[in-house]
Amino acid sequence: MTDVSLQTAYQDEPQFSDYFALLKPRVMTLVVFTAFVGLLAAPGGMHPFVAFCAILFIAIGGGASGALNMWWDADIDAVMRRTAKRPIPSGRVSGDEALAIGLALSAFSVVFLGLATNWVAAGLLAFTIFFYAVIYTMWLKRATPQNIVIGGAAGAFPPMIGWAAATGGVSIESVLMFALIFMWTPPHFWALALFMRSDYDDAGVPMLTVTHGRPATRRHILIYTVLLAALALAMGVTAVAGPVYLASALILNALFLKGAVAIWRRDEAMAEADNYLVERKFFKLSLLYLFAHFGAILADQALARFGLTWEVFL
Ligand code: HEM
Ligand SMILES: CC(C)=CCC/C(C)=C/CC/C(C)=C/COP(=O)(O)OP(=O)(O)O
Repeated sequence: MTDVSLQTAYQDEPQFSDYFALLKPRVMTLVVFTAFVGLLAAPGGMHPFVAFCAILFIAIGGGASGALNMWWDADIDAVMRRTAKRPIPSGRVSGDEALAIGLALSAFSVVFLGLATNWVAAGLLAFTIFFYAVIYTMWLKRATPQNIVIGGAAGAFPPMIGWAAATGGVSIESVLMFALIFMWTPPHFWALALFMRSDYDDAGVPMLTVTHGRPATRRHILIYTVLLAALALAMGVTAVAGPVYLASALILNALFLKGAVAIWRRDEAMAEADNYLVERKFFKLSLLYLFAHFGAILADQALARFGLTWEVFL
């Protein structure tokens, strides 16, 4: 064996980090955080250890759904620049291994969440995994440009799972948190689809940029951002929110709307001239946007424990 082939053989050996990457850990940070907020915002106390276990099992379930997504999507991941180095297309982990890991962790996370908390939460987790892996990944993603609008529901369930883990049920507050993520997902993703340029064309995935073109995608980002801002601000006067939420929502939605208008006003020539700077910034802002809205809900819950609800300030 030459030095080069030795090096290649070494590089092809799967590392722990390859198996970890199957769980889409970076995306799951926000999923886990929103589940955590759902759990903490729910009424009634929960033993901190049980709460910790619930979040851990939700994180494992989310990761499992990521592994199932990577197993099914290995063919298109291999074609797209952004995803070509993932563990399966790069040959470091086999599809069969990813499938086995995804199925085993799915079953483990659902059963243990049920045992640690209740079966409503476990049922919601199972449904979310099913929705992401089967409804979104296996069906919608390759079938319709509405893939992420409908499929976005999968990513919106985690706060409802957290809430159900704490209460055993569903409520208007947890449905509002679901709605916030649901409306946020299209602008979050379409901004990325704009600056990923030809990736989805190459892979033949019917994203809005491919089927309806970039100007239509820019318009859609603006429309969804307006709807999202209306919802986010309306939530400011409900039981889930308080003064911190209201103040942050005003600032964040103004910034997000400004970004969406800027995207809508641009054409491809302008975007290419600055390498999609505005679209990239908007995508980054989308992550801060969701993180900060849920962080604000958490802050208001903490204040409410001291009797400081937003009515006190009026
Ligand atoms: C169908 C719905 C969604 C689609 C199609 C989508 C798509 C994407 C894509 C393609 C990326 C780039 C990821 C990468 O290359 O690793 C990304 C990044 C990200 N997404 Fe989403 N997303 C969706 C929903 C969500 C949801 C619901 C959350 C969390 C609540 C989320 C959180 C994130 C985060 C935190 C990142 C940044 C990861 C990093 O730092 O690299 N996404 N999203
Ligand atoms: C608790 C639980 C089960 C949570 C699941 C959360 C969930 C559905 C998150 C979706 C986030 C996501 C990365 C979508 C990516 O779309 P894609 O898969 O098309 O992106 P890709 O091109 O990067 O693979």
